[in-house]
Parts: sequence; C-alpha cells; structure tokens
Amino acid sequence: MDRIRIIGGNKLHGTIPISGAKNAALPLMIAALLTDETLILDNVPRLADVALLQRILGNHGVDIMAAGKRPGDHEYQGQTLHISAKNIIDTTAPYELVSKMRASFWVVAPLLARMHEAKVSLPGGCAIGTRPVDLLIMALEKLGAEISIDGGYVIAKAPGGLKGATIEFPKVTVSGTHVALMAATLAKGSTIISNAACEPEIADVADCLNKMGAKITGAGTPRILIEGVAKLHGARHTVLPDRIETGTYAMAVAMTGGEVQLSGARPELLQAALDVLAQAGATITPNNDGIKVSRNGAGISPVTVTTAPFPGFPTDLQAQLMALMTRAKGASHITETIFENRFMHVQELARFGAKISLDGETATIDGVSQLRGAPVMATDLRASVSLVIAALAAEGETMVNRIYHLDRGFERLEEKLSACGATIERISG
Ligand SMILES: CC(=O)N[C@H]1[C@@H](OP(=O)(O)OP(=O)(O)OC[C@H]2O[C@@H](n3ccc(=O)[nH]c3=O)[C@H](O)[C@@H]2O)O[C@H](CO)[C@@H](O)[C@@H]1O
Ligand SMILES: C=C(OP(=O)(O)O)C(=O)O
Repeated sequence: MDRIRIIGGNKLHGTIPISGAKNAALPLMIAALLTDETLILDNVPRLADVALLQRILGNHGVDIMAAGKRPGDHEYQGQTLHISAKNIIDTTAPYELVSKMRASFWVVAPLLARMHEAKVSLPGGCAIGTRPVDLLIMALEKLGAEISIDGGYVIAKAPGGLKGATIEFPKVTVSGTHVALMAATLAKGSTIISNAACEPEIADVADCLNKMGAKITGAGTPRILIEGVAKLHGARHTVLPDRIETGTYAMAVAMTGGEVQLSGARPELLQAALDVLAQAGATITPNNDGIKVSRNGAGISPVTVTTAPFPGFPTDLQAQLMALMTRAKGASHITETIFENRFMHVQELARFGAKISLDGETATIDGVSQLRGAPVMATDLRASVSLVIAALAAEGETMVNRIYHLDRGFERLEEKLSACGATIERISG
C-alpha cells in the first residue's frame, strides 16, 4: 500500500495548477448515459474515482476514449474523455463497483430516464456519516418511478417513462438534486425542484445538460425548472475548476506561510472559505490567472466557522481548516452541520500534538505553537489531506498511511506540493 512521507517546515512558494472538479466530473460522466450520442468532457481530473466510474460506465456498455496530450499541452492538463452510451447493454450497477464510490449510485437516474429501468446497489463511499439515499428515492418516486429494495439493490422501474413533477427537498441535498435534475430532463412535462442544492457543480452539470438539448433554468438557485424533452444529443463541455482542491492548497499555504498562485482557480466558487482564510491571517488576491494566496510574517488567527450548503463554508474543507487552526494563536470553534460523523481526523491530528476537543457537532481547537511529525492514517478523502496540511508545518517526519483515499480526489498532490518547495514523496508498495 502506498504511503506519503513528508518532512515539515518548508514554506510554499510557486504555482499550483487547479484541476477539474471531481464532484462535477463524476455527475457529468454519468449524464452521458442520457444520450446515444457522444459527450466530450474536457478538463477531467486524473483521479481514482474517475477511473472507477469509467469501469462502472463500461459495465453498462458505455465506450470511453481518453484523448492523449497534444504537443504544447501543459503537463497538468486534465484529460478529455469521449463518452458514448450508444448501446446500453446492462442496466444493473453491481455491488462490487458501486460500494466503492457513493456517486456511482447516481447512474440510477439516467438509466431510469432513458431505459425506464435500473438496478443499482446501495452505495458505499467515505465513512463520514450514515448517508442514506431516501431523498433520492423520494425524488424518483415523485417522477413516477416504482421503487423497491431487494438484496441490497434499489430496483427502479418506470414502464411508461418518467413524468414531470414538483419535488420539494426537506433538506438540501447535492446527490438528491443531481439525481432529480438528470431524471427530469427526459421526463414528460415539467418539473420543479425546490430547496435544490446551489453548489456550483449542480450548475455546471445543468449547463452541460442544456448543451445536450435539455431545458433547465434556475440551476445554481434553490428553485430549478426543467421542461422535459424526448431526447438529448451529444455536446462538448469543460469541467469547472475544483473549489475544494483550491481551498485545500490555500489552507496549506496559510499553514506553512509563503506565497502560491493557484492557477485556474475561480474565487467566486469558494468565497466563504476565502473570507475565513483572510480572517485567519492569509492574504487572498484574485487575479487574471486565478488566486494568489500568501501569509508572510503574521501568525494564524483563530476563527469560528459552521459548515453549510453553498454558498456557506463547505463541509469538504472542514478537516483542512481544522488542521490549519491547530496552530492558531488561540481557540477556534468549528461546527459540522452536514455530516454527523465527519471528525475522523480529530484523533489523527492529535498525533501531531494538536489539542482538539469534541462536543457534539462542535470541535474546539486550542492552537499550539508547534506540531511534531508522526505516523498517521488517512481515514477519508478530506481527512487525509488535512493530515498532509498538518505534516507540512510539523517539525520532523510524518508518514501518512492508507493514502488511497487521497488518490480518490487529489490529482498529483505530491508533485504539486513538491514543485512549491515541500519535502514530500510517495513511497510505493
Ligand atoms: C460526489 C459529491 O458530489 N459528493 C459531495 C456531495 O455528497 P452528497 O451528494 O452525498 O451529499 P448530500 O448533499 O446529498 O448530503 C447532505 C446531507 O443530506 C443527507 N441526505 C442525503 C441524501 C438523502 O437521500 N438523504 C439524506 O438524509 C446526507 O446524509 C447529508 O447529511 O455533497 C456533499 C455536501 O456538500 C459533499 O460533502 C460531497 O463531497
Ligand atoms: C465526501 C466526498 O466524496 P463522496 O461524496 O464521493 O464520498 C468528498 O468529495 O469530500
């Protein structure tokens, strides 16, 4: 099993190119199931989750061609995928594949919308809470699907096709919104999704669906309107930059000090997180090429933050912020409201000498002047990278074990950080 070895203490200086967003690339690839024509996606990150989804789509009969690099392409250029779901040969998504990645469950929506049937294993994914799919099932039932659960599989049928409906989510759900949106594009009549998730990845998927011939308005707001169409066609779409990767590297720079240009980043995708970083003492400068982040001289100030759906502070940056706050001058408070068990990093951060106490959904972090490197274990994707952030500032050596979590969502992490002066290497085997 690969590990990452880090010797902390170096400031970060240089440029980090921001990859395409994992959480947009995955639903965009899934949306290709809605049409028998080719969907071309540019700027798809090279990640374990993307590779796994390629296998899952392949199992349904989808052909995927990954275009190589052209001369002059930047070495970090995302890949271009040509995805063709001309013939769907199997509407079952098996346990062996779906259990490894939660988002793969979302294939239920396009399969049902286009093939009028789907049998999809209940999902797995990061251990950050119970993560039920009741609201996704509710949305599909509203659209006229008959759904049963048998042997760990969701079996969905819509013999006459889906029908437009009003779907009101009792709580904001990204997965529920993606599923409702994709399913409604091919439903007969119009659909209203209210209390929809406003995450930028939803709007990115809706943009792509509209290029494919869907009639969607309001994506990115809590009320989305979809006028169903009989057929979708091929299109070409570029995956938006990863706001969580952006925020993660911004926090790494705030942690170590130094100055880094986050190339290709879009500040409006993570304004709440950038505001918190500025409060913590980092200097954030949006520019033509992305965002410059620096922290020179000044220490880290404590903050009080509560995670919330977009445009609030993202839960996917909570662990990274906690790592940063371990070295703040005073006590910080971080409240997690989205996932009930997203504090797996707390016990691992303690191995560096961090002082964190938990009370229900709130963590209190008493900043310490110095962290010390330690052997630690990655537990889930964002928790893993919070350990990397701590290690970059810790005295001495850290060994991060079980880094397959990191490979799910961070493209060439060690290369990007070492190019900015970090002492970080992957140890294979
Ligand atoms: C691949 C992807 O895009 N993953 C993101 C997505 O996850 P995901 O789409 O799974 O997250 P949701 O927004 O759906 O979940 C939000 C909350 O709603 C609950 N819930 C959800 C569905 C349901 O049927 N019933 C229910 O109770 C969840 O348990 C959670 O407490 O949004 C999360 C919240 O921004 C992010 O942390 C994940 O990185
Ligand atoms: C929790 C995440 O992913 P997933 O929803 O795929 O588990 C994440 O991206 O932080």
